[in-house]
Amino acid sequence: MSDLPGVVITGVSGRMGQMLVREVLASEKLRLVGAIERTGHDWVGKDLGAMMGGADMGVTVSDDAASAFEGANAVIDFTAPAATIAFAKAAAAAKAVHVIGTTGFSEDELAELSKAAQGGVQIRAGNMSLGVNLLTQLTKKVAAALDEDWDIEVIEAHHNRKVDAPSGTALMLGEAAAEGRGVKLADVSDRGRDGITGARKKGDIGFTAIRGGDIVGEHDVLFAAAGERIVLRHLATDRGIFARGALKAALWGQNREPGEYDMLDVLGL
Ligand SMILES: NC(=O)c1ccc[n+]([C@@H]2O[C@H](COP(=O)([O-])OP(=O)(O)OC[C@H]3O[C@@H](n4cnc5c(N)ncnc54)[C@H](O)[C@@H]3O)[C@@H](O)[C@H]2O)c1
Ligand SMILES: O=C(O)C1=N[C@H](C(=O)O)CCC1
Repeated sequence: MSDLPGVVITGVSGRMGQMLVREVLASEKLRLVGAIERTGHDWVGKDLGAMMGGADMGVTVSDDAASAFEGANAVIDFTAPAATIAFAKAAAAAKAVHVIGTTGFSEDELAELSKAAQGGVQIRAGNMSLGVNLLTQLTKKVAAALDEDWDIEVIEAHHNRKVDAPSGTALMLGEAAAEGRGVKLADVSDRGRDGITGARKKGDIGFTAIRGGDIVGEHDVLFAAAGERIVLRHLATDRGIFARGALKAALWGQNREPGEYDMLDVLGL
């Protein structure tokens, strides 16, 4: 039992944090060795089990990431961009695989993550589910087969607590469509239409974000031409799919060379 790779989960009180705790406890391949929350959070200093409404687990929630990561084999991190950058440096220093589910990074923040990955194994994906990662490959293929007479739109829907848009998944799908077309997403991305926008520019890839209720995550890639449409769709109904993908990544990353990896590497897609 104690030979199993030890995992620290950051943001343990969050929607994904609690789901990850449950999945690690149910896993026969990983064990939970630490739990991190932000300084000042109610859960810090308390037993994780009690905070999750059950019996004590013997894992105290901490706000000291550097100490918690020491001796751990992996850190699974679904928090917020600034927190993830700090965790990336601490995980690399501790030689722990850093699995990053956090979304909403700026270009500068992504550059900071790349720097940290020079010293450690980092696996990052805006969506850790098998279905979405497979959908990126299908999107790339369809985009490569169709010309610019087919307008590409990525439409996503999430719960009303989500803070970033477009979603990390929408950006993955947009990147895949752009790659299939042989263009750079930054050159063709069309976000946040409002007012007199003018007609749609041929070749653009558009993004629309819906926020409401408790939607776990829904993504359509729409290919629209004169007289016909193709829609590629992924519907998530259970956050367990993201958590189980993250656990798979934590195991896959053991004994890899330092560097940046994604779920296509983990899943062999
Ligand atoms: N890649 C994927 O498959 C995937 C799936 C779901 C969510 N996400 C992303 O994961 C992130 C979290 O989503 P969520 O719905 O769980 O959000 P959430 O708000 O429920 O949870 C985030 C948690 O992180 C904690 N946190 C913030 N800053 C911290 C810090 N400095 N130190 C420690 N903890 C800190 C918060 O206190 C909170 O508990 C978002 O970026 C979301 O888009 C990714
Ligand atoms: O709930 C969220 O937040 C999600 N974030 C990821 C994204 O931004 O695509 C994955 C789906 C759920």
